[in-house]
Amino acid sequence: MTRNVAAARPALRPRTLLTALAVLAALLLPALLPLFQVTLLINIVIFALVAVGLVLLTGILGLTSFGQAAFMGVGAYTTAVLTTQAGWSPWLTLLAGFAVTGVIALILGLVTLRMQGHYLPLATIAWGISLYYVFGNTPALGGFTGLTDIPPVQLLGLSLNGPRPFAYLALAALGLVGLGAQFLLSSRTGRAMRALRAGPVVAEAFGVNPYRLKVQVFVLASLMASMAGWLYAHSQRFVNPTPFGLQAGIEVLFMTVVGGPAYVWGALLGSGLITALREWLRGDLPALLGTQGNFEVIVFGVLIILALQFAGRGLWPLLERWVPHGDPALLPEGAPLPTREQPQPGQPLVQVEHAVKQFGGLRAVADVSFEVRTGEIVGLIGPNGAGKSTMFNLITGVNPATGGTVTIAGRNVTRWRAADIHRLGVARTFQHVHLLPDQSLLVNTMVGGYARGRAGLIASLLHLERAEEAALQREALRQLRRVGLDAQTFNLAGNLALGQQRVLEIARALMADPTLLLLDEPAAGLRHGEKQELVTLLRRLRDEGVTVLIVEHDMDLVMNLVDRVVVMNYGEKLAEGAPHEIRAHPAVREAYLGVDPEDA
Ligand SMILES: Nc1ncnc2c1ncn2[C@@H]1O[C@H](COP(=O)(O)OP(=O)(O)OP(=O)(O)O)[C@@H](O)[C@H]1O
Repeated sequence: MTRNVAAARPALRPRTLLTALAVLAALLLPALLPLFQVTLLINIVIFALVAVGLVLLTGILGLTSFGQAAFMGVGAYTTAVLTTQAGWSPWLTLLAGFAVTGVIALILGLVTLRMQGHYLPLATIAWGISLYYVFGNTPALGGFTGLTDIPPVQLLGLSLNGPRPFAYLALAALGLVGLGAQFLLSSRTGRAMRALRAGPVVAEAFGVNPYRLKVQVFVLASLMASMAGWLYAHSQRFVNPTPFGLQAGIEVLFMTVVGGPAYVWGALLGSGLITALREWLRGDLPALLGTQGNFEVIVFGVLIILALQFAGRGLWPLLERWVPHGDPALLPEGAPLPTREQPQPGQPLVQVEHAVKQFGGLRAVADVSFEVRTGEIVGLIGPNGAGKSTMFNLITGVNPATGGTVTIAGRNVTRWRAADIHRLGVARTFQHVHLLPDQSLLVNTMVGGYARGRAGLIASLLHLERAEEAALQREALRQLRRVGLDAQTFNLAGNLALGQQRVLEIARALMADPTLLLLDEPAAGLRHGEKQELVTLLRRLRDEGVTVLIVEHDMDLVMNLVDRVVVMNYGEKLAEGAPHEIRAHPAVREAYLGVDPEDA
């Protein structure tokens, strides 16, 4: 359904009402539930805190960790040791726990987060097991028996030594952490996290440093687990290694997956279901079966397989379906984003000199040289496999050249990272569309403005980046209007036709305020009228000073649009010149199998 931005209404009422009900439940439940259930509630909340970290790490960023319970253990043991053996206040040991966990996570993250594929989960298993045995084999930590007599937390002169007052502390912690996580996900950093999940190439193309972001989120998730460990230690008043072992790490991952790995409050749902179910099965299954044993583990296994089979995105989205939702409210308009000064027309902007790209024995680009001057639209054409996309990757830093040089705006960028090249004003679209299909057009467009923002992880968590966010929103709306997609601002990108998704990629690239725009087959999948609109847009961009390098198979469109054409074939430059020269070029005709390019 198409909706209009002008009709965007303020925050939806049903959600506000549900939030109020959740707060009311949090206020009433600890006072009204029987004591046993209040204890259960505390455990649910504690594991939900760990699971929120996993939502960020696994659900959003795509990094699977089996080791979060170990970080919980670091927080728990830090407070246990410092309160019982050094007499520190629990509030101080909470910070100490953050410091110790943060340092351990930073070191582990720096070492392991460069790993790809299944190596990372394996590494998390390794440290999950290691830390468990560190806890169990260190005499100062009480060995496998653990440490007892951990003092209760004091708050405003009150001792929170019963489950009821402690439940309020745990709920308040979860409320704050959950809110922070939601703020983060709706921020510049959150969009970068989602983009990274969609593919590091996209994230880097818009200025994100993937490794740094991964380490930051990893440490953040470990701090959430550390806070959970602190709460655990002061609610149980003793610690031993069992709750922080590999099995606990796997269980928290189950909670996250069952609740909905990409949903902050799915963490609470997953923790609630699994913790409550475990208690119930532990109590009633042996009685039902008439024999003792850990039967709940078997039932869990079956339930998780069923949940994955029938609710792949977890249970939270199934609940959300029942909540009516409208368009999100836009932030109040503020100061616009500063814009880049475009270089003088006619100056050399891109200089490719003797570029070579070798993939094993294949020369995808073989000694190609050409130039793009500011204010030009240059077409890069050639048959399939000619090396056009590879050339784009050399210019944008996705793949470094094997030989030769690439100079942009006078800087030799041959060995630069994609994120740094982007900051020179280079933005691109992709041959295979890389969008966030479950996010709105607005959010997708805003991904392109990453390098125009400054707010980091902490400002995002605390919601201190609203002025910048408002400016990014307005700019994204402007770009959506520019490409003619503004009527669908709040629709999901995944619902667009493929041709329109390509246009959305152009809006995302324009969001970066580029000097050089690289378009990889932008007209593929567009209807005739839409192609005309694309040509009009690109001409307008050129008039505004944007330089365009376009790879396109639609010869009519290319020949009518561009100022110059570079033709590639088998990795080599076959010809270069004005469209009419290229049309008449014999080698080009031959490369296109004897067909006149105009008819190709
Ligand atoms: N990462 C890679 N590893 C190995 N070979 C690659 C890689 N990327 C591209 N190639 C190869 O390099 C050659 C040029 O590919 P490229 O995608 O650049 O061509 P293209 O001109 O963009 O083709 P198309 O129009 O079909 O997209 C092809 O033979 C391709 O298989």
